[in-house]
Amino acid sequence: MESQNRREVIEQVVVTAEQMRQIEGRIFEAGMPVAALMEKVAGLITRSIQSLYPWAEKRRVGVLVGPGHNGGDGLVVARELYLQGYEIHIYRPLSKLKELTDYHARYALSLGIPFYDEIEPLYECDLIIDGLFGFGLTRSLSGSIAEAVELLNQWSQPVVSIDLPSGLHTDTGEVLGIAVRATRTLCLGLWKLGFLQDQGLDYIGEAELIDFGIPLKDIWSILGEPPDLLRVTKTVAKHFLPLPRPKVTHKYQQGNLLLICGSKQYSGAAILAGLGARASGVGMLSMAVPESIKLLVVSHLPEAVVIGCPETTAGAIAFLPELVLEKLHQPSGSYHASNQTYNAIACGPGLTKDAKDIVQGVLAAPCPMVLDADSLNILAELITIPTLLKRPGQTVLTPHVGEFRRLFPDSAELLPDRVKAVRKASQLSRSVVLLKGARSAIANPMGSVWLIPESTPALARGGSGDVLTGLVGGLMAQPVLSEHPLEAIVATAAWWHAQAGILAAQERSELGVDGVTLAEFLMTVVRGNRE
Ligand SMILES: NC(=O)C1=CN([C@@H]2O[C@H](COP(=O)(O)OP(=O)(O)OC[C@H]3O[C@@H](n4cnc5c(N)ncnc54)[C@H](O)[C@@H]3O)[C@@H](O)[C@H]2O)[C@@H](O)CC1
Ligand SMILES: [K+]
Repeated sequence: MESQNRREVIEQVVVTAEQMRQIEGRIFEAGMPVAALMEKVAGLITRSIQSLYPWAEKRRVGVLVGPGHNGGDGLVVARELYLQGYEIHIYRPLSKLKELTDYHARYALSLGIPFYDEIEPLYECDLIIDGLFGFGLTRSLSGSIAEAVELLNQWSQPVVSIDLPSGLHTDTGEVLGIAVRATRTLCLGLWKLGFLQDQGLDYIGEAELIDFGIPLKDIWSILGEPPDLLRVTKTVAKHFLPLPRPKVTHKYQQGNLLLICGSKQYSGAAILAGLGARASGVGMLSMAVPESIKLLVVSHLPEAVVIGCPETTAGAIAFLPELVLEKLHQPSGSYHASNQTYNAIACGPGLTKDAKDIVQGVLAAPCPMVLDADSLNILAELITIPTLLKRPGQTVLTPHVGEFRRLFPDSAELLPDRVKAVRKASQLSRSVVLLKGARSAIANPMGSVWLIPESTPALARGGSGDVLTGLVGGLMAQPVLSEHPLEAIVATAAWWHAQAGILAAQERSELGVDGVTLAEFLMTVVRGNRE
């Protein structure tokens, strides 16, 4: 990590409020004056705000000032804008301020900037800057401050929050009573964990990191190296993509994936999972589907070896043919030039709950396996944790929150803190768990959590998950899995999938990202990453 450029490294770091406090403590202890750091940071915030709102003439700006250093930042920004000719109005609800904040308040008053203890006078402002609370918020907003925030949230001008929208819990993104609904949030120094939790996203708005030069050694000394939280950026994901391929290779050396999927009722799920697997570039794609949908699947995926299986009267797979079972129970792991074994299995999309025996049988196979959709519901019925602890190979689960609750009722008690919940589920089940959501989180049993920092609501749509299952399975089957940890491969698939959704939504709107389109855009993502 040290050799990479600083900005890339900083973008991968995620901290809790307590960790940020400790990092800040080291910097101050080493001699950096607190006031100097506040000046530096607030200068960067001022510049960022001016480039975000490049008005021709100077306008009216309202600044919300809390009692701590978040308020101090707000006051320095207010002073700088005032000195540049902006009309400034300050809402300061609490008169007892931290010492440094108090100095800045006195100076701002001496300049003639008006202070109010009610928010109403800021109504006419063209922009609001929120410096009420940052990572020092310890309890819910209440009383007149809560009322002021409620009023502010009804106004229509843009709101820029400093560090965090005031009222949001730094680590969980939970709204403590009420929170400022920001248009943008300028996160200071390092990404706070709350930015990567679903529940705070509506309040954060557009998020931007202001790097103010925290030395890497201070970060590593508090977080450890590697840290147990990682923000999956493009640089991280690119590192784990199976590109470039070796010049001399063979289809079976690029992995053989078995996809067990589909039913007469849900044939589309099988096709979408197949399209996701296709995009992974896996050397060989084998698909076990009910006999009655075999031709349909072949017509969409002519390159796949589609194995028609005997089916139940309802059209689910009844059992897997002998030739599949034989290969399934061969030890996996080596990539040789034959088709004697599968390198990974992806099981679930469109199976229906009738496929219980199939899932139970497949769980005994030694190769790495991703379970999704119906196989997760079946797994929950089999009692998740003891069943998974018996598995002879590595397992990946890709639940959304509803499936997660059924699979891991104990861990789900930690929700809506998704990071804590997924970490516990992974540790208990000794499986890699990908908890899907607006900010998907991937945990490994050692306690590391990888977070996908961007996505799009366009992916909240039937079929998206099937594409992901195929993509995860397709990457797991390839030799990258012998070079990198499983969670890295899964996180890369999740990042890739989210990026495809973002690109597709940019081109076709958030309404235009159906599963087939999404699978097509997977290639656009890696094409852009070629270099
Ligand atoms: N970490 C860093 O290196 C830097 C931090 N800075 C700023 O400092 C902030 C953190 O400052 P602080 O630790 O002073 O914390 P905050 O400014 O977030 O607020 C803490 C203050 O609010 C009070 N408080 C907490 N919850 C309250 C509630 N519900 N109602 C009323 N009062 C409440 C606390 O008693 C304390 O006085 C950051 O968010 C950032 O804006 C920057 O100034 C410079 C660099
Ligand atoms: K704030």
